[in-house]
Amino acid sequence: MPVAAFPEFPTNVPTHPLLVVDYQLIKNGDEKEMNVLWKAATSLGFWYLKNHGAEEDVENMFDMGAETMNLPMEEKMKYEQGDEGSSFGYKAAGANAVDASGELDKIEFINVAKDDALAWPKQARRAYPSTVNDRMESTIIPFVKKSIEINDTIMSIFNAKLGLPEGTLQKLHSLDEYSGSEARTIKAPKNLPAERQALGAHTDFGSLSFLHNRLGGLQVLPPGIEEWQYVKPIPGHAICNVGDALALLSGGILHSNIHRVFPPPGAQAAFERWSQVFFTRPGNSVVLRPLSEASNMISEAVGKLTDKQKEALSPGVTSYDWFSRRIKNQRIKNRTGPETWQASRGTEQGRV
Ligand SMILES: O=C(O)CCC(=O)C(=O)O
Ligand SMILES: [Fe+2]
Repeated sequence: MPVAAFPEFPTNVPTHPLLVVDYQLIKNGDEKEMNVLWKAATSLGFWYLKNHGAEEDVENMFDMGAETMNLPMEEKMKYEQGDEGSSFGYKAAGANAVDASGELDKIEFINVAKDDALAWPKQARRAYPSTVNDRMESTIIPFVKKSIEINDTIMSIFNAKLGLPEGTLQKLHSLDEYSGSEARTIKAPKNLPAERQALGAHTDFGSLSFLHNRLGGLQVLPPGIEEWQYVKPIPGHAICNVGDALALLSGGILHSNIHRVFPPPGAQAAFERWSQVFFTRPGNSVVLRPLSEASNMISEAVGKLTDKQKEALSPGVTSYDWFSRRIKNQRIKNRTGPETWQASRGTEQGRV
């Protein structure tokens, strides 16, 4: 895709600075850099990641996304994710609620399961449009593999910092088990009403998200702050964040923060907004609760919590059930009232 000359991110909107982590340094075990990562993951739960080497793969994914979104709607709808809580496939704009009132979302996306990318040319979870199949080898598999490698590196650092026996988190995210891990390519149309959410406030469902933005629009509500703030896209810097599964497994030490997407601010609003994500999620059978028996740090952290907080961190359901419940109850077709939005919530702790 030719890189359009986008207008600058405006200077007159509130932004939240993120810590910057150098992937090459953490990969090589640089103590200081691993401490920066740990600080980010245990405070806001978001950080920039530079030197990750996935830029070209991301550009190719945007091309795949454009080819897919340009298909006739009738063709895309053959691959729609459905209302049963499965995430893989196509999601049309307006299929999800963005809040308790049932206002509709404005984005369309295509989700490709890591299980399908890794099983290719066999089908593991579902079928996809021809534009996905045609780019599986050249584009999707390389992006998925690189993202897995990056998230695995980050996960092994968390494993050590949490004092877990070696390989504990990696085993819970084994490639051998089917999971909700997926690549997502998102398109928001240009010139959306500035005051309307494109994607509703949420915490991510899984463990780690590896996100790439060209235009602004992503906002976070940092702990202890009551004002939503933009995360400014920086060229070559991915935006990474912790999701609910790692927050639960770590007894709340790792933080899964609420975020949402608005149309790009200022002059950027006149452009389509594309984002590319890879979500790493635990194996379907993994039960979500703090790994207290495996780590003193986690058991001590849990020991300091109130009973209510403890209960919230131990839903005791599998990753599969957690994930399907959240997706299913966002779907507008399943909405009966504000309670459906409530039923879609994760670790947001009542902030939205
Ligand atoms: O488009 C973005 O910047 C964020 C997307 C996101 O939060 C999500 O898909 O979970
Ligand atoms: Fe998200």
